[in-house]
Amino acid sequence: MAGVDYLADERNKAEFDVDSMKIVWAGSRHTFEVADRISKLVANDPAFRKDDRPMLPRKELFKNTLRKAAYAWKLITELRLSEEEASKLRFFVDEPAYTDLHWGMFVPALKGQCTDEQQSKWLPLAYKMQIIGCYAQTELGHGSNVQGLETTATFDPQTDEFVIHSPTLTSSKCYHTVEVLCTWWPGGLGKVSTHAVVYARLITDGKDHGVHGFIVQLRSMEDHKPLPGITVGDIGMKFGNGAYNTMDNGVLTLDHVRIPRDQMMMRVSQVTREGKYKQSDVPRQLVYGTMVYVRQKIVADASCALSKAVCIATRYSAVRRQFGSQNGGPETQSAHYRKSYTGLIQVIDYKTQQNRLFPLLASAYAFRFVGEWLKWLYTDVTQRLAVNDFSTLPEAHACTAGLKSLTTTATADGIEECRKLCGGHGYLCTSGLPELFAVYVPACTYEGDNIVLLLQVARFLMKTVSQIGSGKQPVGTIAYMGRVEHLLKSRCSVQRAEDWLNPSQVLEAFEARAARMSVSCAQNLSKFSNPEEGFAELSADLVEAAVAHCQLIVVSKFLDKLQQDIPGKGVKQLLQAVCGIYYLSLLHKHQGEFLATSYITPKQAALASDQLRALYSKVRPNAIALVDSFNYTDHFLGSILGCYDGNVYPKLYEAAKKDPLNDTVVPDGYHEYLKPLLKQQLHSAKL
Ligand SMILES: CC/C=C\C/C=C\C/C=C\C/C=C\C/C=C\C/C=C/C(=O)SCCNC(=O)CCNC(=O)[C@H](O)C(C)(C)COP(=O)(O)OP(=O)(O)OC[C@H]1O[C@@H](n2cnc3c(N)ncnc32)[C@H](O)[C@@H]1OP(=O)(O)O
Ligand SMILES: Cc1cc2nc3c(=O)[nH]c(=O)nc-3n(C[C@H](O)[C@H](O)[C@H](O)COP(=O)(O)OP(=O)(O)OC[C@H]3O[C@@H](n4cnc5c(N)ncnc54)[C@H](O)[C@@H]3O)c2cc1C
Repeated sequence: MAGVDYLADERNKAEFDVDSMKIVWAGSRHTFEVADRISKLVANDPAFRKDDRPMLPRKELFKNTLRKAAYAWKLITELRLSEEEASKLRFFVDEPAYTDLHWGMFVPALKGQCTDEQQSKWLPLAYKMQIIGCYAQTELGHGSNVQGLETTATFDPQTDEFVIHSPTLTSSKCYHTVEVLCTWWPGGLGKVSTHAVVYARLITDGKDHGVHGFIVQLRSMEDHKPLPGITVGDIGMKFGNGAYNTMDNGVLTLDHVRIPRDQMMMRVSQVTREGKYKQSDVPRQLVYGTMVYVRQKIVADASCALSKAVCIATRYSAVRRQFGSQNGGPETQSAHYRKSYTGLIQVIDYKTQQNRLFPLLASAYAFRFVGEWLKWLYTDVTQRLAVNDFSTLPEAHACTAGLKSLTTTATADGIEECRKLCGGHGYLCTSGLPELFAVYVPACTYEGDNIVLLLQVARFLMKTVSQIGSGKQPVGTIAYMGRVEHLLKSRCSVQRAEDWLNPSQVLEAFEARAARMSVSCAQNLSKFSNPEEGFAELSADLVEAAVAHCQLIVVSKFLDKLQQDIPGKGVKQLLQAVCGIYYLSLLHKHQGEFLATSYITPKQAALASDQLRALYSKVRPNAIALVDSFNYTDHFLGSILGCYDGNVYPKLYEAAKKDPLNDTVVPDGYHEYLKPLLKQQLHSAKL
């Protein structure tokens, strides 16, 4: 039945122009065209096959990743791809690799933390991949607490060098009697990187200046062996088959390793030839700049991972049929379910399925738009920093930290929900969902544990509340705090379900909830004589206030997007419905907070649920077209359940036949382990 599109009927139902939506999703016609061309290039090249990944032993898996990365680089250079095209190519190859850390963290760290002179030395080497780098910050004992890092970089004025040392201590202070203080986790470190940006405490003349970044060569450029004083290796298998095990997360100890003074990254602060420590006129927090950059990238990436899972679950929900009647006989479910030609109900028509799936579909779009906005915010703060305007740095930190936390938590949970939405078949590796989850879930931890990051947002919120009335007007994402008096008093004016489609009404509801939760936390905090003690005691409430603030940002950026000119038949109308699903499903999920802060009444909450159901019905005929708008190839999706033509069952059957376990009819091990067992039972049962 090759060539039949089993989802054609669904595609014909679409009430909007899919090609226009594809451009909205991509961000621009240019971005769409690049992504479309590069994704097809990757999909059509058998060298990028990835369906065997869950079955490969680690060593083979890793070697395969090295092969793909080298081949990708060959294509990039031979085809003279631009930076944008090259980064799209790596994205569509869709396999975590050392290159993610080289391009995603090492190069940005060089750009952000090095002086112009240092950049002119290191960047050309990194751009040509003549050196490969990673970002080595986390230690075995310290991840979240960056200030607590224990690796030291001690300046030796005799030789004009830093001595980098990660001590192995015998300590009686801590729970363990022996504490090994080494770097632990960096991707690309274990087996590949020739260089690392290592974070260490800077010591000059016996004085500790806190954590700074240093460029350290790890391996010989001749034979790839670790340089003297360096012990390095992989930290071992991680969660899931295939998944993130293509990455060589590493362990590193540095035993009095010497590097030249000019390998301290000196944009933020410098050490002179005489060993004098000098701080530039920029905030110390810029040492953390690479994390701000990557968190912003991770937010954009969340929409990719979630949209992938949602595309799989939506297509499969339209293909999968359960209950109803096959031959026009008695029905097992009520008559209002739409029936297909077979008389069976598509599971996507169950309201419970829609109630689980459509908010995730809406979140994928919401994260796409907030990711676009965050990229703008990051570019803006970078331009300001270049002219010594540091005023928006705290907001940029709070937004990147908070949105990274919000979007990765929702995406990881959403992928798992999509797996369940696909029933039993979702549990098969060929659904693509187990591996997607296993690859994605560490995003809740890396680049800052999601709770730790929300606590940073909470600090920012509490600082803002404490400044209300001081004359300092809150701006940007926190501007609503400037209207806090109104927001504390106001009441929701919704009277009919459709009133929940009014953007200013919705915005005020989310602002009032966020403002009231923050103010309530601040009031409770003020009861403590020691603010830090109060912060620790109230941290669970503070995290909830931070989530409310971050959700407000996502909702407001989606609403802002809808204010723009969006061309294409029906595109804007559909996006309005999708946006409505996003905020009303949040309102429903967090109803308790909206009610407890007394902004809305139970009746208004019920009207919100009515409107939400109405929007599900509006989106239902457009669901397949909405996921087609992501423009994902079958290669990128890596899922039989999500394949474009919906021809799921024969493909599942064929894939099962190809499983190595089915290479022989009688399994290996039969003669050793099954036959004797069966024989013995045969004797005892006298059969
Ligand atoms: C498969 C990959 C898939 C997707 C990725 C897609 C795209 C990404 C592209 C490339 C990346 C490639 C792959 C990514 C995969 C994995 C890589 C993982 C890498 C890592 O994990 S690197 C290690 C990251 N570590 C952390 O994030 C540690 C978390 N901890 C911290 O950030 C800080 O220590 C903390 C907790 C924020 C602050 O601690 P503390 O309370 O002790 O405060 P400080 O004294 O340190 O700070 C005080 C002051 O500074 C402000 N501040 C803190 N951080 C920042 C910052 N980053 N920027 C600006 N300002 C900051 C803080 O608010 C305080 O301000 P105040 O004094 O209150 O005004
Ligand atoms: C796949 C992967 C890739 C990584 N890649 C890199 C890399 O390339 N380079 C690198 O340097 N690092 C890397 N990391 C390390 C990563 O950045 C850290 O694991 C992360 O920052 C979390 O720190 P932690 O492991 O110390 O967690 P911990 O801080 O030990 O967290 C443990 C628990 O304690 C809680 N907790 C901690 N502090 C607080 C607090 N103050 N208040 C309340 N609760 C708290 C957390 O919420 C969590 O539940 C990677 C990690 C993973 C999983």
